[in-house]
Amino acid sequence: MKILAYERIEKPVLDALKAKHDVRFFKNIDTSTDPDFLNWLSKAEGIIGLDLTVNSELLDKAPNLRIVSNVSVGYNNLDIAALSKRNILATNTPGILTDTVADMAFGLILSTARRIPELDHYVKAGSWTESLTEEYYGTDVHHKKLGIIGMGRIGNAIAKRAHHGFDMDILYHSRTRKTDAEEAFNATYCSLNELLAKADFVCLITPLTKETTEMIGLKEFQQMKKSAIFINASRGKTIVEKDLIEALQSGEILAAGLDVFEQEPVEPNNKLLQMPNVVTLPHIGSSTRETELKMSELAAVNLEEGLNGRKPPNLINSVVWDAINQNGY
Ligand SMILES: NC(=O)c1ccc[n+]([C@@H]2O[C@H](COP(=O)([O-])OP(=O)(O)OC[C@H]3O[C@@H](n4cnc5c(N)ncnc54)[C@H](O)[C@@H]3O)[C@@H](O)[C@H]2O)c1
Repeated sequence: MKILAYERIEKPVLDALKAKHDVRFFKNIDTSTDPDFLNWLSKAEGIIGLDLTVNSELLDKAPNLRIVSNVSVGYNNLDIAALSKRNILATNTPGILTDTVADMAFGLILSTARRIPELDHYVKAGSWTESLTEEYYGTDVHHKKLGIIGMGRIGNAIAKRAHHGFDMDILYHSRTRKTDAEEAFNATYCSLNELLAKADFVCLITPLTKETTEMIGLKEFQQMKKSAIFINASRGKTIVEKDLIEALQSGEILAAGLDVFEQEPVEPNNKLLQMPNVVTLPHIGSSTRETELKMSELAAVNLEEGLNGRKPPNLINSVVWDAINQNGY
């Protein structure tokens, strides 16, 4: 079968797919003009990859497509309505990256609060020549209030670390109440306004949807404590980035830890990159060697299952499955 593979997919998985199928791998190309890509797209039955924007325009050029297998849990790059309209299956890779992303989010909490990257530079620059004064002190993490916006799989894993490892009080805001998290981590459900006003750390880990786009802007930053540390591990567009810059510049909040940006890769002149109280990562939440491999493997299973007429384990648009089973491909 003809497969279009798009960055990012791990090499052993790509090689295994190539052994079974007719696969072309694309990276760093303009997907609206590259002739090889467009030619392959016109024949492909399956797409596997991470960063490809799949919308109606692209689907118009893919008449044979039956499945799009995303190598990530977030699928804001896929227009699910457009895929479903054409009876094309869409899959993602939930679960296997949960602990890895939660570790990273906690890394951002610790490194912003304890100013680890900033002080690392200080030591390596040879500036540590005398006993330190309070201008270099950090903020405690343990026994503080952690506010989690989006208490899903990753939100729960962050709460687990915070509750059991750091004796933190957990507040959360989510679309629905999560009584499991309340029982397991003594978490308290509250409105977004209450969470913003009370949390010492505000951690955003929702999917990017119409409802969550720009959900945190200047008004929300102004509601936070002046000592609050804001962590974004979700997607860059869940916040208004210029408002975050303003909030940090005017002292509305203390610091921020960011794995995601409005534009990725981040522009070198982005003001956030000049701020010592901002810890940045290159959208690397799930990117450990182990987890990236597992994600590619799971995405390949989803792809194979779909192409072979079996229900993929991580199907997003089950309406397509129902339609296929009623009418056939
Ligand atoms: N930084 C990274 O590298 C990285 C890696 C993996 C996932 N993510 C992001 O994390 C997201 C969450 O992943 P997950 O596996 O925990 O997903 P999940 O579906 O298990 O959890 C998402 C939670 O967000 C809540 N939510 C959705 N819309 C909301 C809203 N408007 N207001 C409040 N809460 C809302 C849902 O109720 C759910 O509890 C992904 O969609 C992705 O965007 C980032």
